Amino acid sequence: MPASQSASEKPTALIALADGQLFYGKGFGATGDTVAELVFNTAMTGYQEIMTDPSYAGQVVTFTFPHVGNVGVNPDDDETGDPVAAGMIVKWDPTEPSNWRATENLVDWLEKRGRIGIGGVDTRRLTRAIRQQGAPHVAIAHHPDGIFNIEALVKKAREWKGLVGLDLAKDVTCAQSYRWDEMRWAWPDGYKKAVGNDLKVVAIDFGAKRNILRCLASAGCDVTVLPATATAEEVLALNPDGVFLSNGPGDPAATGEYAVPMIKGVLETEVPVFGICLGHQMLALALGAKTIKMNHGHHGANHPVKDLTTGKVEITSMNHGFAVDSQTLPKGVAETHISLFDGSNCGISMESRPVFSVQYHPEASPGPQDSYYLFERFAEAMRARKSA
Ligand SMILES: NC(=O)CC[C@H](N)C(=O)O
Repeated sequence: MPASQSASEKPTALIALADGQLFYGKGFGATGDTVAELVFNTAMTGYQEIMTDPSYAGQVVTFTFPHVGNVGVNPDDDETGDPVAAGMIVKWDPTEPSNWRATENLVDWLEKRGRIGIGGVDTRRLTRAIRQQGAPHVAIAHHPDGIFNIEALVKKAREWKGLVGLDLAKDVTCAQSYRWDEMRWAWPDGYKKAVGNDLKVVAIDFGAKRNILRCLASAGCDVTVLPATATAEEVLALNPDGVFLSNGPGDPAATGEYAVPMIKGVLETEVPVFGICLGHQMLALALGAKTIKMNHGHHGANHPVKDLTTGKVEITSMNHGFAVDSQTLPKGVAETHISLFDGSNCGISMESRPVFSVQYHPEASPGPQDSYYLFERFAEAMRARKSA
C-alpha cells in the first residue's frame, strides 16, 4: 500500500500494467476505466496545460512532481477545449487550490470532463517501471466501491495495440478552418488581439496547442488554421507567406500518410515552413528521413537541448514519444538541435531555404533564453521573402 494512504483506507483506483504489475491508489475525477500508454512528465508546473495538450491523446500521465492541483485550473490555461490526456496519476491527493487565477479545483474539473485521476501512488516506483520497460500499456480504473476485475484490466492493457501505427491527429484536429488573432498572455491585460498583422500564415492543426497559435500572432502572423487533412492545393490556394505544421498526438509515420504528401507539395514552392513536434517529425519524413519510437520519450519542462549552430543550450519543454532518426537525414538537411539527455534529434533545417523545425515546445520553454525567438525567426524569413 502506498505510503501516502492510511492502512484503513480502501483503494478506489487501480493501475494495471500489461505485465501484470498493479499499483493501487485513491481515485478522483471521473469514474470508470480506460486503456492507454503510460508516460511520466517531470514538469514542476503546468499540469493543466499538460492535461489539455492534444499531443497526449492516448496517454496517461504520471506526474513526478508530487504537488499537483494546488493552483487549481482556469479557462485561460487550456491548450484546447477539454483535457485530452486519458488520465493523470499523482503522488499526493490534490488539495483545494490557492491561486488568484483559479476558477475551479482540479478534481471537479476532471470529473466534469470525464477524465480519471489517481492519487496516493508511489510515482517514483511507477516512473522506474516506465523507464525500465519503456512506456507500458496500462488500464487505469476508478471505482469508488473499491471492487476491481483485475484480470480483465490486465487483459485490456495487454490487448491494447499501442501508439505505433496510430493516427490520432484526425481525432483532435479542428473540424473546419478558422482564423486566430489572440496573442501571448502579458501582464496586466492577459490575452490581447493582434491588429494589423501582415504575414499570412496557414497553420495545419494536427492537435495544435493554443499557445503556439498565440506565439504566431504575437510574431506578426495573420493565422488561418486548417484541419490536419488539408491538401497542398488547399494550403497554397490561400497564398500563404508561410506554412506552420503543429504539434499533435500519435505516430508521425501514420499521420504522415496524408500529411507528408501535403508537406511535399508545399516544399515544391519557396514558401517558408516551420514545424513543431509532430510537425517537425512529419517535415523530416517529407524530406526523406525516418522516425522511430523511443523507449519512454521526453515529457517535461527541464530538457536541455543544444543548438548546434550557436553552441547554446536551452532548457526546453517537451512531449514526444517518437523521434526523428538523425542517421536518416538526407543530404541538404542539417541537424540543428540535439537533446543533451540522449543525443536524439531535436531540430532540422534545409540548408538552402527557410524550412526548419524543432522537436521541443518553443512556446512553453522556460529559459534561461525564451525559445520564442524561433517564431520571430519564422517571421523574419517570411519578411525577407516578401521584400525580395
Ligand atoms: N508533442 C508532439 O507533437 C508529439 C509528437 C508525437 N505524437 C510523439 O509522441 O512523438
